[in-house]
Amino acid sequence: MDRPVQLVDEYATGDFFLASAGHTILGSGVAQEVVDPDPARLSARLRDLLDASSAPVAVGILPFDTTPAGTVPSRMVLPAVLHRAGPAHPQAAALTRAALPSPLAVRPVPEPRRHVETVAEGIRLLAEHRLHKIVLARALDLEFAEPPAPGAVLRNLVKDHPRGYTFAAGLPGGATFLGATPELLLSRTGRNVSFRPHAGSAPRSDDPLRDKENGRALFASTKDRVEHAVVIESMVECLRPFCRRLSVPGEPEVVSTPTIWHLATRITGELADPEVTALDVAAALHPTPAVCGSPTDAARRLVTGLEPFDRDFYAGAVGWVDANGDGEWAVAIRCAELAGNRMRLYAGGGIVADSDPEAELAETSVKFRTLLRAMGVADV
Ligand SMILES: C=C(O[C@H]1C=CC=C(C(=O)O)[C@@H]1O)C(=O)O
Repeated sequence: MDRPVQLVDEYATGDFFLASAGHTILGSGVAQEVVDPDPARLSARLRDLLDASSAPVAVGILPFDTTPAGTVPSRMVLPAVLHRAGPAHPQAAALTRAALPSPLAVRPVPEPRRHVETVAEGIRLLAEHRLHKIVLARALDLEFAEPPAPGAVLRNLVKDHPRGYTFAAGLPGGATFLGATPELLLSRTGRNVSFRPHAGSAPRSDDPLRDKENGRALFASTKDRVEHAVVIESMVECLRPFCRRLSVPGEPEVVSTPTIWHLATRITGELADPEVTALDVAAALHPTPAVCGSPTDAARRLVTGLEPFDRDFYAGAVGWVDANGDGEWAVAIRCAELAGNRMRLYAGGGIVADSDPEAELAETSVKFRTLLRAMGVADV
């Protein structure tokens, strides 16, 4: 086993990296690549490939939109060289912080006022189309004089996020998709599956009393509890056919990252069919209403129509599956695409009937902090 923090040092642009509370994975080079717009078919193809080869693990990413209308396909690779280690934390706290260039320009997409109007329009359309929830996102485009090194951004993300899922994935054309998400889509070990959807948010505060109060108020917020319940109900409905046992706590817990509080629920289950792989379940669950809305297809159509950009891999999923079908998949949020001297950051929020458009704008600003802090940039 490699020393987990050493894998942060060994990461090179184009590699796949995922650090979680249980594992650190670094996949370098491409022995084989499987690209498919349909993640269920991708999963079947990978199963055959892993059966036929000596490669232990396939790693990769699913985009937000996995329908035929999607802009980018799901992409998995069997790495030429694979390193696996235990959790990167707590040693990651001792990593030295990497210096990164300051952006020359920061441009919100759309303008913040326009995002507020879009959210208001989303609330109106929810009622008109009888939807429970949609998730609307905005972006921040950063431009630099010289290209920031993906490895340096990754290092700072790993250092700052001891409990989350920190990732980087090379994209065709040389760009890097990277981030630090708190949200587990699913993990599978044998028949045991575990999920930890997040929905409902409040900012952290430097003032300890106010910080605690923000977490308490989040737990008591009817709007956030509704937003969360929509996710749990939809996921449970999707998971029932897969599981011979499913355990769902009656109420969420309040969890935190360094910048934000969330409502989260730990769902556990036992697969009815041991042949069903982690990627099979990820393909069935994705996109959950935590990143898309409910009902899924109608929400996806609204989101795609309202947002002024393609999400590509934002709000997709990032993870791995091995030859036994085990794996770990995280929801690809608190993330950015870095291409040369340009970087696009993404942040979204769940919209329900009671949402306040101004508060939704503020929530996305808080969510940008994960990447902004890694870049050494103050709030914008
Ligand atoms: C869609 C995002 O967050 C999701 C995950 C947790 C809380 C969320 C919320 O409270 O709206 C979102 O559902 C994002 O960070 O871009």
